Amino acid sequence: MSVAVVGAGAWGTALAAAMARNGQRVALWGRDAGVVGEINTRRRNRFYLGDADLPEAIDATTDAGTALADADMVLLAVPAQTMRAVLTMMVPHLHPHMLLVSCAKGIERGSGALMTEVMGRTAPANANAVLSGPSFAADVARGLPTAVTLAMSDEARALAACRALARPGLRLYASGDVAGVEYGGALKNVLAIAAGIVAGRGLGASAQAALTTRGFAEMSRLAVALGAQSETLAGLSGLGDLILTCGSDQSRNFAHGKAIGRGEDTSGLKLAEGVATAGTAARIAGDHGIEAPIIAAVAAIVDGTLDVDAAITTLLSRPIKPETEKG
Ligand SMILES: NC(=O)C1=CN([C@@H]2O[C@H](COP(=O)(O)OP(=O)(O)OC[C@H]3O[C@@H](n4cnc5c(N)ncnc54)[C@H](O)[C@@H]3O)[C@@H](O)[C@H]2O)C=CC1
Ligand SMILES: O=C(CO)COP(=O)(O)O
Repeated sequence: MSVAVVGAGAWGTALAAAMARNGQRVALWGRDAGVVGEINTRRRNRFYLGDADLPEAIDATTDAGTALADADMVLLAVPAQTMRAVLTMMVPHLHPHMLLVSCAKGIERGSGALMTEVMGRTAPANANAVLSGPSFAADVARGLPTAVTLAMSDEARALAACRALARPGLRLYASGDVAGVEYGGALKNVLAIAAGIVAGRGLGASAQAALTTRGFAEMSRLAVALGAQSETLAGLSGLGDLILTCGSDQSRNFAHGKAIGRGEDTSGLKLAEGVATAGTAARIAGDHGIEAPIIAAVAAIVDGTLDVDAAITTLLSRPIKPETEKG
């Protein structure tokens, strides 16, 4: 199985490194000639991954045709809001046998589409999958171990894809619950912003644990209403990634929330996918009559229509109700 990676940012480069560490050649497409040149010559991607050493077997290129020429699997690791545009650019170079794997975590603004839906509409001749789970790019790039989930509606095919992509430090579990894996990955980013706000405001470790737990209830409730299985949300792409990102400064979404909580300017910060997903997730929850107060609060805060203290007061003064209530 020949693997190509699209997106030479933190995650795409880390995935290419994981795939190429055994000496297997991996093509990596990036739009920035400087980044591509640095990967090929210095075996580094300093802007995104600092001093992590990258394997010799990565062949980075800015040419989509070259990157995809021999690919059986294409891992798409670009921001969710650019997935449609990037894939549209790739379509002339795709062949029907290629499996497209979204490695992005987000919901498309406006359309509310999941990445697999964007892929299905943009490249309908190709089968697609989603890969998601607790996996900081910096860890994966260094070969530190983790486990993630790969979902396809055809679970037997997902299992075959997992076997093809698994590496000693990267364990993959197969799932047939595409929506569950996608919503887990996308919604945890919004909740990590909320957890970061709690940390930045200095509300304490107890508040952070309470927020994360209620966030998990909220993410599960919404995803299940949208067709996901609750077991999936309790898995790597839901709870697993929520635990990782709601408690670590390494998370850009958490760091973004922390800056908001401290009243700092967020404009120069790295990509935080939850910013773009929050509003759409809140709207989808509203459309389905699902209570999602934390997601709604994050959406309003990042939109600038609610200040942090008012959000905290509102969340803490919600009516008392049974913990396991569904609504
Ligand atoms: N960084 C991480 O630890 C992980 C990230 N992800 C997900 O992977 C996705 C990508 O994230 P990162 O690689 O971390 O982001 P990043 O900001 O490090 O890199 C994004 C890459 O996409 C490229 N890009 C941005 N806009 C583009 C456009 N319009 N056309 C073509 N290329 C474009 C950038 O040049 C850059 O190479 C996100 O959805 C993120 O949630 C998933 C797991 C881990
Ligand atoms: O998704 C991630 C780890 O699994 C990365 O999280 P951040 O995008 O918040 O850095």
